[in-house]
Amino acid sequence: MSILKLIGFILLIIISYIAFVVVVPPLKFPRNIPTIPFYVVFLPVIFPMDQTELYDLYIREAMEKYGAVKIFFGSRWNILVSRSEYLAQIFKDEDIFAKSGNQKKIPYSALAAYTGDNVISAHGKVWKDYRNAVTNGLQHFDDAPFSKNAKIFCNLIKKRAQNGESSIQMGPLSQRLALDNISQVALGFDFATLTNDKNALHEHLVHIKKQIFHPFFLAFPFLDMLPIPSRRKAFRDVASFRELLVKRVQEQLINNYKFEQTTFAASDLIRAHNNEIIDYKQLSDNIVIILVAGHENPQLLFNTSLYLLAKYSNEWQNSLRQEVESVTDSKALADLPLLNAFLFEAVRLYPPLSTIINRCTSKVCVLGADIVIPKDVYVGYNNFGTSHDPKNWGPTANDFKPDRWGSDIETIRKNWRLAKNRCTVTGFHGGRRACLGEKLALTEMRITLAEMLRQLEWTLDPEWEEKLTPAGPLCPFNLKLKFKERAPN
Ligand code: HEM
Repeated sequence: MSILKLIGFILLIIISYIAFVVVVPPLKFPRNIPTIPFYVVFLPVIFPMDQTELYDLYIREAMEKYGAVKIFFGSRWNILVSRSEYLAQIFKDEDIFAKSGNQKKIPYSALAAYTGDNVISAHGKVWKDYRNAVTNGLQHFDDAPFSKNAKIFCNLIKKRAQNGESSIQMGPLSQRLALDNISQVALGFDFATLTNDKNALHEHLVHIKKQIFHPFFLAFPFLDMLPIPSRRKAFRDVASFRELLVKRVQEQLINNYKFEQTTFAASDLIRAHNNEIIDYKQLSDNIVIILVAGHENPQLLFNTSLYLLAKYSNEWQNSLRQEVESVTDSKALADLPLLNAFLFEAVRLYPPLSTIINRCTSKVCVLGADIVIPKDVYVGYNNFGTSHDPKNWGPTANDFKPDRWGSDIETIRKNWRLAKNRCTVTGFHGGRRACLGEKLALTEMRITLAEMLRQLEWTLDPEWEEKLTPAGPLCPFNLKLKFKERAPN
């Protein structure tokens, strides 16, 4: 056999192997749930469709009938679940469906280098140590920075409108707000991006996010193992950003003479490090994840809320404005029925983290009555599917209807708790691994939206194409709004 024929033969075997691995799920996967065609996940890269359209066209029918499907994502086959009973089982059987985040799933990737081993993705004793360190600071916090930043944010919008900017792209601006909020409330320092738009740390963050969330490398993370110069640079940039951030947090907190009395989540992490409960890498990983989860998720919900208030401005923007007009105290805002029902409905309709695949089976197990899942299979949840399933939410599951939560605050709160306990809304996850930042994020939303409603009116820019993000976190895609200043009362 000539050398060319030999190379051709080897190439053929490699290509057939890859095709076999990508095109069909492993034979050991359960046969009694449907398979979503492998190409579905690549469609948004080729066609201008958003992830809710993709869900409706290719996933919804199978998902609603079976409650779980096999899906190709992140270079591997996974099982994706949306039925509430199955989710409740997964949340409960923590040791069987063990958390296994990017640091285990794709340890060689730039994404894993960015977020490391942290309180969201860790499992077992390490997770408990992280959770013990951050819980107090994320549950009990001073919300004054939210009010201060909301005012600065409204002024920025007014200034832009006065300078003739008739339509404002919300993504970059809301990112700055969310970064300042979480850094001041949980990390004990001021990112200061609202007051300084040429901020070095912020520019660094924007730059590394572009590299980490590059759609091609997200779809094929194994490429990060190759000596591609741009990817090597991405790793270097991630390392220097992490170092800068942790130094900034440490300096700020340690230079603060009251450090021992501060109760920021970051101070507790530093104390855990000083007491040798966590090492320096674990300290850095968790400071980074507080910054990442703490700004990205609220930013998504905030953009979704602005979008819904613009879309339903006559009904919802006006009635929420009336409700918050004379209420500034954050505790009183937490008791307003319309504002809270609106936020719960926004989380239900567009859960910011629409799909999460970060659990791996630690042994052979049975999901529900008869879905046998082998060991070492990645299992994820489709939060969007759960909250759009008519079995959970009736024929209006797809509609924006905040009044479904009730009309008085006690009923609204009770229904929210029930929805989380029954896993019919999983936007903040559930069980022992429920989001630790829910209270913080909802407080941030209430304070910021109330301030905006008092100072501004807004509508969708008619030239903005109404679409949600094509993949990844869910929110309106490149949202553009038109603002009008309200006359002071
Ligand atoms: C609208 C805003 C938010 C949403 C929708 C949200 C959603 C979620 C979800 C779905 C999970 C589970 C993730 C998984 O299974 O991998 C989670 C976990 C978590 N979230 Fe949030 N989150 C939000 C805001 C925040 C904020 C502001 C923080 C503050 C840093 C935060 C901190 C955490 C932590 C620490 C966990 C891990 C809990 C554990 O596993 O023990 N989240 N969140």
